[in-house]
Amino acid sequence: MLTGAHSWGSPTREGSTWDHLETPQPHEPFPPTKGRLVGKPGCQVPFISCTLLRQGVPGPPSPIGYSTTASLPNRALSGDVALNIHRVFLKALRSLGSEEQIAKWDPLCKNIQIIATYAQTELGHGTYLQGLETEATYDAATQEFVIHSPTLTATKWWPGDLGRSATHALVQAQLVCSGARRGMHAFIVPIRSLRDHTPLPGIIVGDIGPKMDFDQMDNGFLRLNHVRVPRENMLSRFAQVLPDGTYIKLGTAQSNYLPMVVVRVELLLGEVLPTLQKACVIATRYSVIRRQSQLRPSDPEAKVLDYQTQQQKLFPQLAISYAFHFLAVSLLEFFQHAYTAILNRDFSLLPELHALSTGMKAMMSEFCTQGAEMCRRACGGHGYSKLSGLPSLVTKLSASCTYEGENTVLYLQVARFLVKSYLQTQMSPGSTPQRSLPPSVAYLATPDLARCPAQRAADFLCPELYTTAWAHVAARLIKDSVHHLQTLTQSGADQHEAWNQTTVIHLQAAKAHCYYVTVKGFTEALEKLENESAIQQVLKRLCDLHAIHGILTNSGDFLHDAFLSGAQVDMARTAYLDLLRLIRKDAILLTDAFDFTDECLNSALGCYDGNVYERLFQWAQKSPTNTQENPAYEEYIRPLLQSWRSKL
Ligand SMILES: CCCCCCCCCCCCC/C=C/C(=O)SCCNC(=O)CCNC(=O)[C@H](O)C(C)(C)COP(=O)(O)OP(=O)(O)OC[C@H]1O[C@@H](n2cnc3c(N)ncnc32)[C@H](O)[C@@H]1OP(=O)(O)O
Ligand SMILES: Cc1cc2nc3c(=O)[nH]c(=O)nc-3n(C[C@H](O)[C@H](O)[C@H](O)COP(=O)(O)OP(=O)(O)OC[C@H]3O[C@@H](n4cnc5c(N)ncnc54)[C@H](O)[C@@H]3O)c2cc1C
Repeated sequence: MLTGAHSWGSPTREGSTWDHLETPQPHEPFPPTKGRLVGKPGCQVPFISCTLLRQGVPGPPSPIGYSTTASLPNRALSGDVALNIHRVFLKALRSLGSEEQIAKWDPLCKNIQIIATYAQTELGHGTYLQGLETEATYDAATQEFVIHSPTLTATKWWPGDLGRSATHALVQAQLVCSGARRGMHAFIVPIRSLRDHTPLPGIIVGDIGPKMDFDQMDNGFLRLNHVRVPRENMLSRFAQVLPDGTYIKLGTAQSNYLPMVVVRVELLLGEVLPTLQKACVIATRYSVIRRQSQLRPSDPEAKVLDYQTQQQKLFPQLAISYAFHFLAVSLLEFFQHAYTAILNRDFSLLPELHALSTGMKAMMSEFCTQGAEMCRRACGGHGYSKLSGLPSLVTKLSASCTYEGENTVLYLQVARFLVKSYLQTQMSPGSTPQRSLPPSVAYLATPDLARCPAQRAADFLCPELYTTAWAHVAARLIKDSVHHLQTLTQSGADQHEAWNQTTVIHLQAAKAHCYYVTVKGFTEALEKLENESAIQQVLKRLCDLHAIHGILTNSGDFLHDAFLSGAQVDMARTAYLDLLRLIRKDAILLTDAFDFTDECLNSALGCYDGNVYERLFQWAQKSPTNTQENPAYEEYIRPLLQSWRSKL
């Protein structure tokens, strides 16, 4: 059992032990924020900053716009989207703008002299960027671009802050110059007056209406009717239009997609992962407070976290949130290196960065959404109350499966990269050195085990064994997807139809590859920890659980070619169930380690002092329904009761 002082935001306690929740403390009621169940300014997006990780794991480099607990963020990084204005715009400006353009527009944003949004998606197209219809036609006579929405479906639709707030938009449009269409390029377009905030001439703008969540964000629509902007307003790091209309290409066909890569990486760290971590904290804390039924008839009611099935619900979510944390750290390091090169027009690392960022965005948003929903369900009825803070986390996370690239589409981008990498190993079988493959797919060139060597349950607690198992399954599924694709093309199907007819198989391979990447990332992070230290032992249990949970959940893929036998799957399950028991002892410490303040969690179930029932009851009193006269009584209830009484 581990103990450790917690650098806990509020209240700070020294020397508290992991069981601080087992004996609830007296507390002051914590009134809910007005109508919001997400963190207010100052809600830190934490790295795991408790003693658990102060030893050994290198602190992550601070990425663009991401702040660790070491420095108070100048805005809420999780949840309060109102303070996230410009974020996507600034990533795009810094990725696509020339130094001069960045020097001009960046300070205007930072000083809130303008409010800028990123307007790419249209009513008719979000995924298929080549299908975007907004046009930017260069007029050499005036050295201006004419930005126009030619059709209804060309209407920009969804950009955040566009509905009522933004004064400028970075409009992604199909560039037309020197008589040729040049693909998607970025243009800064003023859309509202800086004097009185009214829409400028040629601009029709408004809010797209109610959404599943993010009610506080004004996602908007924008139609442009031949709006003119100066030549200098086309972001020109990777392409230029000269005064006479000559087009100078400085990047690749996908250079202007770079902002999406940047935001996907930053989003994983800043928004998606902490949201699952919060759900884990709330559900785990509640599960040691909530007592329900008995383990033995003579016992007092048991803490629900002592039920194996409750551990089975929560601990895989906890384990994957740690796996994603360590993966995000390593992805970030790779991102910083690749991004610097790309800004200097060295695109050699972009394909792997694109594959990693799309795969991790898709997997993390998918698993975090599923995980937060599992945490909500694990809290029974109170988990369905908005006062738990959980429903809001779930509905916000579910949006992340769509924005910044719809997950299926992104997984298929990974699949495309895997097919190309596999074919590279087949061009000269046996002689493709590992080093010539991108590191994330090096396993495609390593000798493959035909059978798992595990002889007993404990063998599944070996990182090398389960990492190899995952590499085997991913490689097999990738090979299988290529085989099916080639069988169709060789039978006469055209390549696009063959691709479409095998996308389900490609999707499965891409997901297995992504899971392998998370397992490998976690084991590599463990190797950096002081060996056999208490912290390493605790985190290794989570790593083991993450890897084995994936094996058991996808056991068919491991049994398919007899890589695992049925008996070995039983061994894996034995190891897994024992891990649940062992992790139970450290569960509170592992969730405290995320270091969220009560304010950030904003949950009656997840507060540090564990006084759940008092908070639920007190917070409920503050519900508007209880603080206003009942409008229904006079108009409906009283007449109804009177009519019934008159009949008695
Ligand atoms: C969790 C919540 C908590 C609280 C939250 C609080 C705040 C959050 C608020 C919300 C903020 C959200 C903001 C959202 C913003 C947006 O959504 S912006 C819009 C995002 N839109 C997209 O992502 C569009 C997705 N579509 C695409 O990227 C492309 O259309 C495509 C699917 C990739 C296809 O592109 P296409 O040009 O048709 O290319 P292909 O033929 O598929 O591939 C050609 C080659 O190009 C390579 N490639 C593709 N994309 C990229 C890229 N981005 N970077 C580099 N390379 C790329 C591709 O791999 C191919 O390469 P080869 O195989 O070598 O040919
Ligand atoms: C909360 C929120 C905030 C947003 N903020 C912004 C913003 O600030 N700026 C902005 O520009 N956009 C924004 N968006 C828009 C978002 O980027 C798009 O909705 C997203 O890219 C998905 O595109 P789509 O809506 O066209 O979905 P579609 O692509 O139409 O998806 C519909 C279905 O079609 C499938 N599909 C599509 N193409 C393929 C394919 N090639 N192969 C297989 N299946 C396919 C998808 O998998 C999906 O199941 C936001 C969206 C949301 C929900």
